Amino acid sequence: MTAQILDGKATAAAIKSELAVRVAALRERGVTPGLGTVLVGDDPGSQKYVAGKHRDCAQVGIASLQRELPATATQEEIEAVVRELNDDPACTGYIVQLPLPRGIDENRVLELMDPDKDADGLHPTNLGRLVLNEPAPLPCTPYGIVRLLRAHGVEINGAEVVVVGRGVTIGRPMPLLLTRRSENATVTQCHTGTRDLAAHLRRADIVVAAAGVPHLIKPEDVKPGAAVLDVGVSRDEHGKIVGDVHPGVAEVAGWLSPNPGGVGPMTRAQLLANVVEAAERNTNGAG
Ligand SMILES: Nc1nc2c(c(=O)[nH]1)N[C@@H](CN(C=O)c1ccc(C(=O)N[C@@H](CCC(=O)O)C(=O)O)cc1)CN2
Repeated sequence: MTAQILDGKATAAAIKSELAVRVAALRERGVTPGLGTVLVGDDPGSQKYVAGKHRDCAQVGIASLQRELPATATQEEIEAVVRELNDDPACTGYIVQLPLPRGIDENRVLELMDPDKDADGLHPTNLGRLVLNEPAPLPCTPYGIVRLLRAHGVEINGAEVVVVGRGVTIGRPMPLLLTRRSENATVTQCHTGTRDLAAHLRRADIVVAAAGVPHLIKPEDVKPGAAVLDVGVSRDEHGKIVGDVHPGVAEVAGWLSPNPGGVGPMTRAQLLANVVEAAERNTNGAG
């Protein structure tokens, strides 16, 4: 078997086309959505992701507000930028690019954000809203994965899903999304404390691999026909992405997300969707 591709690039392009129409409608009503980004330090991966987010903004007509601080920035300096974006009416939504440099209290920074401008859906208030099933911006990578599966007709309802990883951007929120009534999956969360990862993987209809361990998911551990999403981003000595999924999985899986070209573009498209939805919500609320 050769797996079919879960094409994140094409799916994200379709989402962005639809968003461009909605942004044009907002602009006609005098509202220009603006995405802010806070980038601290000079990690080349983070720089690339943030640059991609602003390229996407330009494509759909969203304004960009870029804030950059050096790796030596203090907690107070970062928090000052967060306060500034909270107060800036041109910024309708923003993100703090993670991870922040060592020594910075990431949670304190996230908690300082205005939850109504949180375009990542990672503010504690918005994660709480997700738990309570209240309207909230949805975490970009997890919801991007749901949309990628839906776009390719992969059945989520009733599926056995294994999520590998428990980080704040993907692992933690992913099961919250997949177990909503609208998705209705049964989810097992695996992590470094899991005794027999292979046993869990072998019965999964859908695997979300977000451990950051190169080639962790081996072909012999994947159920034939399963959908496998490779979210891991490790880099080899040339800076090339090495995912969590062994290339041999393509011979066993029914569906496979390429990496790059799978989940990454969907993360970015969902970020724009969150910004547009927030601007629409505010505009409608203002009458
Ligand atoms: N505040 C946040 N920080 C981080 C998040 C997040 O959702 N919010 N997730 C990741 C990184 N990330 C988003 O910022 C991200 C990762 C990958 C891509 C992407 O488009 N990847 C391309 C490949 C790019 C390359 O060649 O390196 C792809 O997969 O095709 C976008 C965003 C951690 N931080």
